[in-house]
Amino acid sequence: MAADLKFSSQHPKPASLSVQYGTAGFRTVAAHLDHVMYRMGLLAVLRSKKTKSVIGVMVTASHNPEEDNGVKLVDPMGEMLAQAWEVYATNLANAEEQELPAVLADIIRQEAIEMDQEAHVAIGRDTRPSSENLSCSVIDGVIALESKYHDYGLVTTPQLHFIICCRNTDGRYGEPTIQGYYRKLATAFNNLIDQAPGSIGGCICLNVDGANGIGALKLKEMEQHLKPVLSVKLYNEGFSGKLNCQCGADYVKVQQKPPQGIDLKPAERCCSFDGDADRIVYFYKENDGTFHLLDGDKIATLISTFIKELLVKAGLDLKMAVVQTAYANGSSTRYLEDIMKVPVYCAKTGVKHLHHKAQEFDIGVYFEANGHGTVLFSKAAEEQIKQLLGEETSDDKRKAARMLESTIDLINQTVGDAISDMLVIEAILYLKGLTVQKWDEIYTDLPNRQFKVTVADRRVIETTDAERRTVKPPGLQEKIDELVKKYNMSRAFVRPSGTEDVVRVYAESDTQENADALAHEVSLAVFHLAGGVGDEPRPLR
Ligand SMILES: CC(=O)N[C@H]1[C@@H](OP(=O)(O)O)O[C@H](CO)[C@@H](O)[C@@H]1O
Ligand SMILES: [Mg+2]
Repeated sequence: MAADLKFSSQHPKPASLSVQYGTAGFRTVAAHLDHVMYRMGLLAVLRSKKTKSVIGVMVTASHNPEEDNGVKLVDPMGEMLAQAWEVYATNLANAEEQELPAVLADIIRQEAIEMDQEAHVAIGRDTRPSSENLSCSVIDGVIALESKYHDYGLVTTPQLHFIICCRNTDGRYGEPTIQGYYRKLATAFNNLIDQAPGSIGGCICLNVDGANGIGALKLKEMEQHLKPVLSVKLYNEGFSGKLNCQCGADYVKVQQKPPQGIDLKPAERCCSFDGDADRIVYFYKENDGTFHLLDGDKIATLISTFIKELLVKAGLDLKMAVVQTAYANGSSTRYLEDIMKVPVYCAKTGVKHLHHKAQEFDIGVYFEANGHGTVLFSKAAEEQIKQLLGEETSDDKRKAARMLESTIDLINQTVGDAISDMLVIEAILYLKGLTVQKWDEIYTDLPNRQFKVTVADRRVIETTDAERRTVKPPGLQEKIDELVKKYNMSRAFVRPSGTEDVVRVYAESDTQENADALAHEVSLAVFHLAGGVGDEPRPLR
């Protein structure tokens, strides 16, 4: 097939460059990605023919530095690309140019793709300077296989996921446009706010750190659709600052400090988006300047508490669960299980793992500690809620069902979405009359620390039990167990990163000093037992 692939020679692969479709697609310096983009255009066409659906291609490197870029494919219901296809993506990206037709033919044969089937590809991009050209390369790939495409231009990652889902469900999920996204979410938000008790009034003031990226742009567009009760002050809008530089959700979470460019006053509520607006974290500072972070775990707790209360009020017996990763703070897990009596599951790091687990429940709330997450409602759950609205029932039950209905509409169920999550959180705080401090007090985080250790080959570490224990190299888990025993209320684990060439170390304990010391001791164990390179890890203090 296609012995002379159109445009292929215009998108040459740099010699000896090898890339891998990782946790979040391909991600590396933008200058190395042109051929990958073209080839992902080709792959999106094949995936579209195979699934007989519109497939998305998003050009972004999320929270990475501005110089990087990346690409991820979006499957028919707005989910991440099926894992079985990741290997095709990697093979295509790494093929030498003359091998390309054969690699394509191989995928077509293995997947029994009917090449006369029509294909549609939807393309979106973030605000990086390199994104426009790279998205043109994706388009070249789509055209090379004579397929249709729609370029949605500048969009947040979750907006593209939303559009894909709308297009493949004939508009049942919403109108497949950016305006359709604004209208659906804004209507739901405004309806929820209208349910507030009469005693609640006033204005919601929120400072938003846009990470100098696409989220700032899109939130501004959306504002006119929202009730004026929400007053947003945007910082790091991208006019002068660099994308993700000293700002954004990842910076705030990892550094545990406020972003630059925001004038943080005590007790004021703030949130940070990441570079493609699929993650969000909240924060504030006390009068004495102490910084408080409300991460994905706090968000999951707030949202699941709210939904659970509504289910009780509506008299609905639906099975709700929360899905976290090993990075979830131990206090959050304890609070959810012991106080809220909500079952909690631990999935491997990476949204696709959490998403799949969450699909097993009537209502599955999933969040990574770093602020990426959403809520999934099963068809049965949505139907039961709708049915209740059609029945003769008490006013209280009807009101709860109506609020659940609006909550479902406000949540972007396809993927974590900073704008949607922000509106859900703001509506809940408003309806419950909660300040950010009160929300923060629901439970107290255990002090924790994350370190990175560089080793010669991070694949020597193999894990089990949702990455909470290592099975290789020999002796490492025994050493970690021994170290953990030395500290009160402590926990530690290590795993090879899926996006960086490092081993990540996580530790939590009763005090910050102990968390830091434990993380350091575990880092040393990794360094000595898993082939550390460079200098030995040094203690923080
Ligand atoms: C500890 C941590 O935050 N890990 C992140 C990071 O994965 P690693 O495999 O840990 O590099 O990037 C992933 C993609 O963005 C995200 O899903 C995940 O939560
Ligand atoms: Mg992101």
